[in-house]
Amino acid sequence: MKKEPILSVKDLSVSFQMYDNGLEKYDLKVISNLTLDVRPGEIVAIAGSSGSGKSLLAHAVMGLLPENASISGEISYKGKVLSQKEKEALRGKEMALVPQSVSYLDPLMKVGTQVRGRKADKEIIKAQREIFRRFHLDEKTEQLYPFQLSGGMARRVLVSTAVLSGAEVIIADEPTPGLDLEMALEALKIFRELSDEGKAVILITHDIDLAFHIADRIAVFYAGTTVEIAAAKDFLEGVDALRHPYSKALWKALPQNGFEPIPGFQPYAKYLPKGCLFSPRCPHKTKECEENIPMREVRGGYVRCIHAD
Ligand SMILES: Nc1ncnc2c1ncn2[C@@H]1O[C@H](COP(=O)(O)OP(=O)(O)OP(=O)(O)O)[C@@H](O)[C@H]1O
Ligand code: NI
Repeated sequence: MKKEPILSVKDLSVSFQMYDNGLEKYDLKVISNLTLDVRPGEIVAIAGSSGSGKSLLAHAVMGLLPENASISGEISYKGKVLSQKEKEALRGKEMALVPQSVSYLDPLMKVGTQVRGRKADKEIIKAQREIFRRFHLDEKTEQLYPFQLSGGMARRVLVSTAVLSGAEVIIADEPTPGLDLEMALEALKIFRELSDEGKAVILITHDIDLAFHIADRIAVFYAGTTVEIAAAKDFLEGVDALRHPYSKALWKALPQNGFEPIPGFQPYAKYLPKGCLFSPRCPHKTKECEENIPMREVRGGYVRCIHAD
């Protein structure tokens, strides 16, 4: 039997209040109608180009959006819709983030204290040393301050922190850049072990090839929304198993699949097209694509395209 989602995002939209040159206020909608969930025991990878809203989704879930952001839709944890206060209360405890930027480390706190938390008992210290060992960080690392770490070390420290938090849901926002292949694979192996223990992992990555091999499901983001959510095996199988023209194009753009570039650009949030956000680049575009396009089920996956079959 399929488990219920532990985290579920429904119809999420995020806008920023911005000011034009003339100091005129306007709303910049950067995420629209985004829907996604993750179940215990599962890794869901989020793939999508730069600016497609991956980090903002992570920040919305963790209650980390800046002051000028407004948010609509629902983010639920264990079936309960979360308020901002509840997100803050769960953050770092039930839900942990591996942030995209290493600047999230506290510059004034030694690495060891930071990773273990202030009230570390013997168990936690043991677990921390074990994960440091796996990440080739020697014991001296505990005594260092963040500025004394290399980029790759800082990244491994951030992953260790999230893992040691014991959180039920981990969102890892690009956890592998700066890591050599061995360490990147170790990080992914650790995420797989966590999910096998029953935790839920959302893995945000540019490296879709990597995502295909480690994740159970893949969500493809485009211009601030989900265009396809499907089993990772469909992405391994190739274009015919996929549903959305953008997912198919991403697949064909991989080096091993011909390196075929996708013509055109992802639209900027201020100038989104009407209806299907991919339509200006889509070879199958028809008049109907200018309507609002909901996600729908096709061949066991979900797609936001009226032409998919
Ligand atoms: N504080 C902000 N104010 C205004 N716009 C913002 C703000 N933060 C992010 N954006 C915009 O929201 C969009 C999505 O940003 P986000 O950081 O989620 O992208 P991403 O998919 O994580 O990209 P990358 O792969 O480069 O990390 C971008 O167009 C970005 O410019
Ligand atoms: Ni990002």
